[in-house]
Amino acid sequence: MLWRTIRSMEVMAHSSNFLLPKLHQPAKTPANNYTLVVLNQQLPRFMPRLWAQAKMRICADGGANRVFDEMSQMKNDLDRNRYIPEIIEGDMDSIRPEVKRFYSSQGSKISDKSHNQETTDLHKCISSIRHRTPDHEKPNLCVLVTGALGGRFDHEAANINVLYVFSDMRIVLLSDDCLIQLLPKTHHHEIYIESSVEGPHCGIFPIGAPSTSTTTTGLKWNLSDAEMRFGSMISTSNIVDSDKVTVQSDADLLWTISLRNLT
Ligand SMILES: Nc1ncnc2c1ncn2[C@@H]1O[C@H](COP(=O)(O)OP(=O)(O)OP(=O)(O)O)[C@@H](O)[C@H]1O
Ligand SMILES: Cc1ncc(C[n+]2csc(CCO)c2C)c(N)n1
Repeated sequence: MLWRTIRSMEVMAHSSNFLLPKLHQPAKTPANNYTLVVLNQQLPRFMPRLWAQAKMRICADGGANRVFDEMSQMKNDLDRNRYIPEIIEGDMDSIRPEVKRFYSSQGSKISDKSHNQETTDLHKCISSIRHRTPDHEKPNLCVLVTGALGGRFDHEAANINVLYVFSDMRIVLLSDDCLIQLLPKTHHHEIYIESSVEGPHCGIFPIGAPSTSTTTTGLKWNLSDAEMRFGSMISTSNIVDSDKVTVQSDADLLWTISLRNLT
């Protein structure tokens, strides 16, 4: 169950069960309904698991080099043919020519947007996913983005901005250490904690517009009708204290939680 209505505000449920081994995943949840976007940073430890269970895989420009160079080594399987992204999207200024040739020959669709220098490769990927997804599938589609955090700060800021630009989509930015997602103010939120793969450290705060009222349950330091903004109080180094965290706010918030040492 992903959606429910409480006092005229819909409840949006969240879970990181896509990080669980397949055996432990419940059927018919976002765990097995996600598109994977691979950015141009070292692949995370848990990449083989995400790759295997994704409905579709898109490499953002130089992300294709990472799959080419790192994926078969991670799997101890030198056969690159097993890891073919369905799409490679972007301005194509980072993908190496031999990588482009290889994936093209293996059937990947190469979507060359080199004429567009106004948006990032991640933005182009999300835009393309949105166009490809039929309306009735949109509410439950989840997009997992690897390599989104750590590295160059302008890239990180652009990646976080994509959460706001596409605030009606479920997008999760991932690194080896943590995940970030947007909790839109249009909903109440229930976050189901998968304690075998995530936590206990977490943070919740607005970027951009401040919040005059945020209320949470399930945290060690809960907020009660609290004001949060940069330059004043934001909730960082918090700890999850329950299997379920609830959040209500008058502003869009970022939710971030640490990831355990997964493989
Ligand atoms: N160091 C990094 N930190 C965070 N995200 C990154 C980093 N490097 C790349 N990315 C992400 O991967 C995507 C593809 O990377 P790529 O290197 O192909 O981009 P690019 O357009 O060549 O970037 P630029 O020209 O600014 O270096 C970027 O749009 C960005 O989202
Ligand atoms: C105000 C402004 N700042 C920076 C860029 C440059 N830029 C932003 S996204 C992108 C593509 C990267 O793959 C490039 C080159 C711009 N166009 N407009």
